[in-house]
Amino acid sequence: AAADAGDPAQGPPSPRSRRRPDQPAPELWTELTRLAGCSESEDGQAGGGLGRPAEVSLEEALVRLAEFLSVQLGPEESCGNPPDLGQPADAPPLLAVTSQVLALLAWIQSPRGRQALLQGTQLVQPPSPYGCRSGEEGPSHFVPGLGQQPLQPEEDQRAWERLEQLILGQLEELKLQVERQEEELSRLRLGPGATDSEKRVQHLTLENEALKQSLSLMRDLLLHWGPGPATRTPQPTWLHSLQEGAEALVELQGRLQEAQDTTEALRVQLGVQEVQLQGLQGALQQLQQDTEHTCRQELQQMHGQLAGLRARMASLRQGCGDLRGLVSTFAQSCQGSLSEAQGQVSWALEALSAAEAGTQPLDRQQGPSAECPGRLLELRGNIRVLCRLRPGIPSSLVRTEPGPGGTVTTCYRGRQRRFCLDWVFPPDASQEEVFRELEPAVLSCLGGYSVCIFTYGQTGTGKTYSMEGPPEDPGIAPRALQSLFREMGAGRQHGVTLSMVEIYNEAVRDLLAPGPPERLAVRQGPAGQGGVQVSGLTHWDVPNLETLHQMLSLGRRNRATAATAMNRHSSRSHALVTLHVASPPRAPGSTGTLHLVDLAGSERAWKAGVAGAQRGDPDSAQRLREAQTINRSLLALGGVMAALRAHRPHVPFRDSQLTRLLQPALGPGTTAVLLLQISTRPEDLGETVCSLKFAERVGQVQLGPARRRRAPRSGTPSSLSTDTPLTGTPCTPTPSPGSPPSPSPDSGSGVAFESPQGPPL
Ligand SMILES: Nc1ncnc2c1ncn2[C@@H]1O[C@H](COP(=O)(O)OP(=O)(O)OP(=O)(O)O)[C@@H](O)[C@H]1O
Repeated sequence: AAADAGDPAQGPPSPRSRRRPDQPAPELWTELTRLAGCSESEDGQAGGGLGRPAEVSLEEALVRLAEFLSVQLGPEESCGNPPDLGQPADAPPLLAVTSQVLALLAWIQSPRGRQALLQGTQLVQPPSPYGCRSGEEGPSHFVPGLGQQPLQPEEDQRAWERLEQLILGQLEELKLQVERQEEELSRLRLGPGATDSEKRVQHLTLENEALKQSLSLMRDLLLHWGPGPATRTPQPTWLHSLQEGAEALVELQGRLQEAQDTTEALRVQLGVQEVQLQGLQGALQQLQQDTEHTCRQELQQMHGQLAGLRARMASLRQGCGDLRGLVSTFAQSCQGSLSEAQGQVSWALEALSAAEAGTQPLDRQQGPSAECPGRLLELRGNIRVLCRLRPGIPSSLVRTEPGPGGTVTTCYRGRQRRFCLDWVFPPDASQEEVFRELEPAVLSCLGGYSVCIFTYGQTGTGKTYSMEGPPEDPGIAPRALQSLFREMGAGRQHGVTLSMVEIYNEAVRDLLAPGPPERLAVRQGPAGQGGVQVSGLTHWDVPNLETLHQMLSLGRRNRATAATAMNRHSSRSHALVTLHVASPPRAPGSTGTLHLVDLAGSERAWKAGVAGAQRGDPDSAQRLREAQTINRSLLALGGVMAALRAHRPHVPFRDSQLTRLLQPALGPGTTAVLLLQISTRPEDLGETVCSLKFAERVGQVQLGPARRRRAPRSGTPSSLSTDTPLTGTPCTPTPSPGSPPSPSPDSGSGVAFESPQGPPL
């Protein structure tokens, strides 16, 4: 304002030099103060304390004030409604000042006003700036001569003074009001949160200025380009609408913010729920996998149980069939026994009557037959397991309950195991006691049964001792032959044939062959006939017991033995003695078979001298090879027993020469007795347990009901089979006592005999 005022030639300020709406209020107040100072210093003193002379004329000052007020109040307030100067207390001071200044400005700018100013004291009534104020409505004190007669100079002078005082008072009041506002603003600035409040005030001020500028611009545009004053929207309505719009915008922004906050919160919640969902899905998958695994395992277990039940059912069916057969056999036996008893009674009556009549008694062979042991065997079961303990130092690791149905309890590796057997012989049991239990089975061959007695056990446990025994205390074989011959009687008419082989290193050798033992070929018998054929095997007719003993001694001498670490006279081979007993021609034709098998002992390789074999000792290497072969054949025997026990359709008899030759002795309808020899020595405990396990498995084998072997009606003396035709040529050599048996003429031409289930060894 000072710069503008310093250039008197400049005239009224152009719109370009106007103050900007965003000019700070303190500067405006400075200008206003300066103007007020100009008005007060009519005597030409400097205003506003700046020390400069007031060079601004009253007209210029009023114009600037009008501009200032126009900016501060807006056009509508400055010129829309002229203030009522008659009620200055009710109207805002700024408006009152504005109204009067504008009216004065309009009068001054008019030609009459200029003329009056030039004349100094001549006052002309100024026109109403709005042209609507009548003389009655207008303030009489402001323009005294308006619409009336010209006023007197004194009156004009008073009116001017009054007007001047009024304007100055109102300016003073305005100044005070602005000062109060400044104080309030300062207070706000110094108060708590002043910074925020100041920022807020500045922000609001700027906003207000911007809004006013926008409003002014809009108004100008409407004035220039709008339809005209008649259609112009009143500015307060614009401002009001703008404020409403701003409020609505703020409200909408608030809602938008709330919605965004809510969306963010929901997004966070969604993230948490997604994490929880993933965890639950993982747990669900784990649960599904566990359940599936468990179900699969249970299904497998159930499949296993089902298979076990099926096998058990098949076994029960088989057992049921066997039982039916047994019952049927028992009924037949009872019937046979009854008829036999009837025959015996009638024979006894006949004999009695003949004795009374003085005639010769009947032949002994016509008397009661020795079939009772066979029937007893049928009732007992066709496979039995007996156990005999070798004498030695008693051990707490092997405890026994001897006698029928006895048990052996072992304590091996901290585990106790109890084995149930048909009979347990204590270490001090005699040969006589052992044979007494076997005698019924031995004698049953006289009734046409096939009986097999074999000893099994670890090497050195007494198998050969039990089977053969020393001359002063004979074992099972000599006693069996003696018992048989005693049973047959002195005038026997049974045909007794003997053969004896050994299996040494899987080679079958004839122990009764006239020359050196040769390896014999073993072949499968003709299809449908079963059994095997042993080419070149000699069979010897045995006329009496003495010859039989000589032949047994001969065969025993021919058997391979050797001294081992475990046994000084260890049998290195399996020995099989086969006795065929054909019934006398006058009795019902039947042929019994007795197999006496002395198995080689199972042994651990290291005990048999494996260390020596490693050192290169040929004998030790031979013993090691023998031991390996023996163990392999015994293993094959275990496989055969397992297959028989499980009723498998295929029984691996061909796995070894031993099982091939034992096939007839272990076929259906045969009777078998296993004599298990065990040791009580602690160092033998492992093999003792193995032997007992094997015996336990054998005890579970079912060979079916024992059957008698009937000889064919048109059979020859050597037709030992009753079920299948024989092959080969019979031989009936009779070795002279004290001399080695001479081979039969046909023995070299592939003589082979075949029992109902295989070769009569
Ligand atoms: N009950 C017994 N009474 C007396 N001596 C016995 C008895 N059992 C075995 N012996 C003795 O034990 C030793 C070995 O016996 P034996 O030769 O019969 O054993 P093994 O089982 O046949 O051995 P391997 O399998 O090696 O032929 C022999 O000297 C034998 O006299």
